[in-house]
Amino acid sequence: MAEETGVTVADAGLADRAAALVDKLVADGVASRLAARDATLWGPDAEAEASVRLSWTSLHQTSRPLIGEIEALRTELQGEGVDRVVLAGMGGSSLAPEVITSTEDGVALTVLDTTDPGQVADALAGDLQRTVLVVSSKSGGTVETDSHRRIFAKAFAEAGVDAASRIVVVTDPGSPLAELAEREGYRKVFLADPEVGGRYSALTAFGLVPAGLAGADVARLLDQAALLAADLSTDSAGNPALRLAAALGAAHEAGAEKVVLADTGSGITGFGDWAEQLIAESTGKQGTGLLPVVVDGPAAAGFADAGPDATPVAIGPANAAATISVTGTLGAQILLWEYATAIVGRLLGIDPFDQPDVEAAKKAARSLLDSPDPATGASSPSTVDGHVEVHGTVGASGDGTLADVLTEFLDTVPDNGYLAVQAYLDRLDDASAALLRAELAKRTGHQVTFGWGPRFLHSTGQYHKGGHQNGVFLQLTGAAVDDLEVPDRPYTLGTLQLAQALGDGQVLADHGRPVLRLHLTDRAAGLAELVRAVQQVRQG
Ligand SMILES: O=P(O)(O)OC[C@H]1O[C@](O)(CO)[C@@H](O)[C@@H]1O
Repeated sequence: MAEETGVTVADAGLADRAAALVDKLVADGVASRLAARDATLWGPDAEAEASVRLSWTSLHQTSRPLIGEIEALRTELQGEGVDRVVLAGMGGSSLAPEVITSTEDGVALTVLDTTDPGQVADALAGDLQRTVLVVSSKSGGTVETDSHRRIFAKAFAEAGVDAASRIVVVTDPGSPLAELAEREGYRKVFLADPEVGGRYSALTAFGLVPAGLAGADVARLLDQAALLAADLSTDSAGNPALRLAAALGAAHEAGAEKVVLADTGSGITGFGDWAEQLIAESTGKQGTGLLPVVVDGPAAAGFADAGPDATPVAIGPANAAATISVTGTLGAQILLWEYATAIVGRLLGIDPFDQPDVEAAKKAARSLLDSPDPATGASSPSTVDGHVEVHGTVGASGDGTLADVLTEFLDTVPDNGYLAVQAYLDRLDDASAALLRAELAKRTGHQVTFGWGPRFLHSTGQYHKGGHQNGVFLQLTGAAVDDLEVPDRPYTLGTLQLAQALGDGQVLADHGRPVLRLHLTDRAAGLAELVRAVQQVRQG
């Protein structure tokens, strides 16, 4: 793993413009003020929120006491033969533990950040006698996480396992989940620091508890962050957070509003997925922001051939195709990107700690679920080609073969706009859907992001509604073969999943964005047909 933390800007013009911005940030004392939790850095409108969102700058110190508590619980559970950890959590409550555990050899964590019935059923099919479920939710009210808790509690009971002894909760003090855990007598409740927002919570109990219970070395993670903390809080031109923020801000000023992230050998697995939420939810609002586009590597479409609307950024050693590269250990990269993103917020003139447009999609899904027949939100298909139903809303007539429909739809992507593929599918069993990203980027020449629904709703979802309004949205939904009841709720997981897709599609359409939904009546066959149709798309 690249140990040395550094930010390199390869483009001389960008480096010059960034250096001027760094000088200004140094003169304004931004780094030291941020470390000292100065809530005035983002202007009067953001001050109230910022005043209760800045504790993350000192987590490398304040989270230390957690280490012993996590270790004690892990030892206790192992003594009882419980060594399989399943995490229910969305966005900031799951992305950090996923990258932390994936990066460490031999550490397994099953992450549930989906409403796909098949994916949840697969997690349930593991050995429940050896399973502990960590339920993580800052607000304590996230519908996906609550559904997982209900489903697992029932399954534990049916397997003859005392559910309360196998549920560990991470939440904020006073949340409805904290109260419920107390009423139900759950195994342990870790109360997180409420003055840290979800996407800045990697080094709080939200990142450390699930990762540590699964066996990751979370003390080392804090050490890695601690090694860099002093540099990040220093008002100096060498501060890597100031350099990264300034480079991203200068690139944005020049029209590069997308940040294409590729791993170039950082030794970290899946950092882009974590950074994606941090960048998109923090900056994508008020019609501005940075859109993170996570790609498979520096050879992927959209990276080396990025146009003037995008900056290719290497996570790891410098690469000929990268304009910016960022090196460092996982703990260092986490703290560095948190500082840099908060500072980009200042450069863009927005509040990096709120997510004003996320609620709209949740509300639309809720109102569909409350209707007598949630599926009524689904239109009838305008056409059916093989195992793919076409549901066009805005921007495409939805007529002809699948390839015709796609050709017409992809033509709606504006110059310097982007396409977002949003797959409300099983990210393990339907993993091949992710291949569509590169194929579509190659054929259209546009930046293409790929997100699993509903997971992306807690990440890039904010940007799509609040950021630069030049996105075009391709939703994929699929038949739920074996649906799962959500205990004591009037909906199944499959209904919830569809309501989330329809609700978000409606909100995007209300923003005037083109949305096309393709429903796979047979997932495997439909995906294969879709790939073939994409290959037949006529290039404009
Ligand atoms: O931890 P919670 O409250 O369940 O929220 C999960 C995620 O949902 C969001 O609030 C967005 O919907 C994120 O900011 C957050 O990380």
